[in-house]
Amino acid sequence: MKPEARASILDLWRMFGAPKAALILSGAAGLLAGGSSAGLVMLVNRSLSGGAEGADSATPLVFTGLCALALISSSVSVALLSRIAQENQYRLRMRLAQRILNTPAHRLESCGRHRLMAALTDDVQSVVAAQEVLPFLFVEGAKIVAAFSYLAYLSLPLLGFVLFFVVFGVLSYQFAQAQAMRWFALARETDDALFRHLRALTEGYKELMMDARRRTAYLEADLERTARLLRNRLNRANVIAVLANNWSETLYYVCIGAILFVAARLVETPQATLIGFTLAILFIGGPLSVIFNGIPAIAKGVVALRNIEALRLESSDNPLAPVDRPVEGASPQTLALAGVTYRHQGQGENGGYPIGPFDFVIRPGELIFLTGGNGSGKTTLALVILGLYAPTTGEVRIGGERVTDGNREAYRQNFSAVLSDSYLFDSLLGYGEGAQREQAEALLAMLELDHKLRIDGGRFSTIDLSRGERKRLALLAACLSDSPFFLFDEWAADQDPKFRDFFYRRLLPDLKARGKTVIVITHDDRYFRFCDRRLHLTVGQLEELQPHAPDLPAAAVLE
Ligand SMILES: Nc1ncnc2c1ncn2[C@@H]1O[C@H](COP(=O)(O)OP(=O)(O)OP(=O)(O)O)[C@@H](O)[C@H]1O
Repeated sequence: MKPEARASILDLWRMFGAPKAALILSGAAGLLAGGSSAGLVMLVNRSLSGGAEGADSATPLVFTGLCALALISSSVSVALLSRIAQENQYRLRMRLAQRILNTPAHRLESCGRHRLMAALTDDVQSVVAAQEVLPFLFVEGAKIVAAFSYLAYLSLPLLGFVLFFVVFGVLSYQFAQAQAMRWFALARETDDALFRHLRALTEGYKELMMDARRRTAYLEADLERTARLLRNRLNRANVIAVLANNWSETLYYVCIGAILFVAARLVETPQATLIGFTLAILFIGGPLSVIFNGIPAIAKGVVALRNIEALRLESSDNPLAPVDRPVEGASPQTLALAGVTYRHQGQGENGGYPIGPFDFVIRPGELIFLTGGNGSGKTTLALVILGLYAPTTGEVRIGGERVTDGNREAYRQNFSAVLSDSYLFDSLLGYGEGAQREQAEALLAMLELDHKLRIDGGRFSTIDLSRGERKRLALLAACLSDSPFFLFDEWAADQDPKFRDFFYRRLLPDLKARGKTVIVITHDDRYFRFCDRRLHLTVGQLEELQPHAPDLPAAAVLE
């Protein structure tokens, strides 16, 4: 995946999310600051080389004016830039979030959560840090151009001498910087692995606390090894970058020495010109070090941008046409799968099997139970039905209309689902007002959660609940959207007998009575008889069984 990533410094500029006008204003203020500092140098040079006569009565006034101008314009430039940086970070993060939500679920799964988190945190920061440096490159570059023009005005032969050092310096610096960039890229790869281990730490701390042997192995073999590798790679990258900077700084002083002690002897040069040259070159030192210090940040930014590219996220500029959920209470339509198969990435090569082909029709208002052993493909089929996975072959049709990449987002809005690994938000997110708020209160009581939490301003007062209670809260959130289709993936697995009974005997019949189509993934064979139809999966192949039929003969289970 990585070789496709080809982002460059130009992309850093293009990706600037903040208004370009503010950036240009900041650049202009920076140029004014640079111009005033260059003016100050010229004034100092004129005063030094002309003695007392070099300065007329207006000179102190002009000097003070230039000082004030330099102070004000550089302050304006920096203040604007810091605002722009914050705005940029905010916009980049929002755009990245939009891109993630526009990207098909299977592609996000293959990226891994740790890489997405690293992109949203580290990479965004690196990109913004690099973008902050960009305007300085122009401003400081302009100062250098102004100083070189001044040098050309003072002496062309000496300028040739300086240019030789500049070309040599830039080439050697470029070489060292390329090495540093290589190590920054390797360090960034290790960063992804570190995020994965840190996730294991935050999510698996209980398992690690319970078993000292496992904990030691995790700390030593996983976390410490990766953290050490990251430290070493970053050290190497930083040392090379610093050496490159020091080298360029040394060359700079060598250049001044060469002019004073070599060139001045080879080329006849008046004292005033030599002073002017030295002052101008000393002046260039400031902008040069800003540029050289900024280059590692740009290198890191480009690496971060390449990382984001490597995730192959969809564009944020081209979100699928914004769609609303169907009108409240819309009735379900016929759902048909024809020749549908689904293959997970790497399936076949790494073992496992694609599921399907599936050919079946679900009629409006049916209560379907999807059953089958572990790993038989129930959740995968459910994700295809929900439109989160696009079929590898075959087609899904709703109300006779084919589901395509263009309308899949609209199709998904027909479903409310509680998945087995569903995420519980701490608020009702768009369902906390009016009738839905009242409905939420009623459901809270019905699910016997009202003594555990309240809903204030559309937000749950707590979600620190037991697993079964969290699932009940997820069910509440799903029921609020009043979609035509409902899908529950092993919802009752975490429930006590009372709520399991409530689910199969009350909630599902209620949804059916309201005309909803309901698909339930379940292992609860005691309740199989409550469905209209039972679709059973065995190793990715589907057959329709009688609701009452047992799964497998007991003897077969024992075998
Ligand atoms: N994200 C994934 N990437 C690659 N393969 C996967 C992925 N998710 C599932 N699989 C493969 O697909 C097979 C079917 O998985 P699925 O989750 O659909 O089974 P299931 O019937 O829902 O199982 P269970 O009853 O245990 O929940 C698994 O055995 C696994 O090999």
